[in-house]
Amino acid sequence: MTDTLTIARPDDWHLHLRDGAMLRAVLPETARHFARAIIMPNLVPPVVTGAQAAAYRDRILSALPADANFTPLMTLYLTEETDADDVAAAHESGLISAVKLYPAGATTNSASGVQVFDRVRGVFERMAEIGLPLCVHGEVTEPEIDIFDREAVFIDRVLDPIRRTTPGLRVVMEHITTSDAVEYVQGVESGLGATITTHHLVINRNHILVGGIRPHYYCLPVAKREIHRQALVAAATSGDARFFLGTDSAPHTDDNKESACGCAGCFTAPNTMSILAEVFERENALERLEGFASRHGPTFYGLPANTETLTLTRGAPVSYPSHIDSAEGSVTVFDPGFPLHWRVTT
Ligand SMILES: NC(=O)N[C@@H](CC(=O)O)C(=O)O
Ligand SMILES: [Zn+2]
Ligand SMILES: [Zn+2]
Repeated sequence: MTDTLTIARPDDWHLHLRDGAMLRAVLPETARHFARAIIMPNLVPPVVTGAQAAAYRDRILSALPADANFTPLMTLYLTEETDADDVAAAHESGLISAVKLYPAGATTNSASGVQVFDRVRGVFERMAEIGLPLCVHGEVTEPEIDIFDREAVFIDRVLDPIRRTTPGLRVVMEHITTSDAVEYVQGVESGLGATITTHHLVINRNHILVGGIRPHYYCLPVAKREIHRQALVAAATSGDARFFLGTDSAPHTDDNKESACGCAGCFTAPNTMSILAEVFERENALERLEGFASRHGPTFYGLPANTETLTLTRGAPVSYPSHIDSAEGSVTVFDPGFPLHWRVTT
């Protein structure tokens, strides 16, 4: 059996770093293994303008450990007031790598998101012209739509119409959770990709609800039935370049998770690479982990893959911390529920 695996250093194409004390606590966990990450802009207040993205990038860079080798790839949070010229200037200067669409009310800190998609059509058209990707939280928010159906309904009612009215717009469907999304992406030749999280490759909705409610498995989009998890594993391990890693590592303090109204988000930055190796090994697809974690994302974003490498070694089960501490409170690390044998060694 293979017991070492060396891959190009991975990138995380969907990451929440937060700000202040939480940023300082979680950033080293990502910078340890990942060379670059697409930084989600859903701060309070959100990162809406180029000037705000520049200031946030500076805060991230100053929170980096001295020996870190990590580049944050910034995004802007799309609102109905977003100025297409500001977006284009931020792209032109190399400051931003994408714009993020949150349907208003869909997820954590999405209140300033978009309500009427037609109002941002001008920004989409400009993005299509300049080749700037749109990252999408793909869930509808209508109260009558069942939460387990919100991704599939979003594809039909929102995503497909946006792509048809703005041909040439490059789109990443973030953190997909359904076979519907897998099939939709597979049906599009180019210009559409999808990120898949670590946790959605591991949990289905039973993990959240059976035997007691498990707030640390609650995230959005919520995990679906087992058949959907299997479709995600098949897509991630298939070698299809349209699918790539976006961990959606989303730290919340334990107080905010273990609550009568707990926040959505799984914190997977510390053990993601060990979990992924385990998942890919089970599928006899270890040789495809590099594509998923290190090559397909750069290809979609038009960037070179990293030249540095990361080595994983198989051995006795790895221990990793169950929590990390921040000045805001402790944050629980995602527990995959099975032992992890792959350790990042260099
Ligand atoms: N995924 C989550 O459950 N939470 C994310 C927001 C998001 O990515 O939707 C967060 O910011 O906490
Ligand atoms: Zn999201
Ligand atoms: Zn996210």
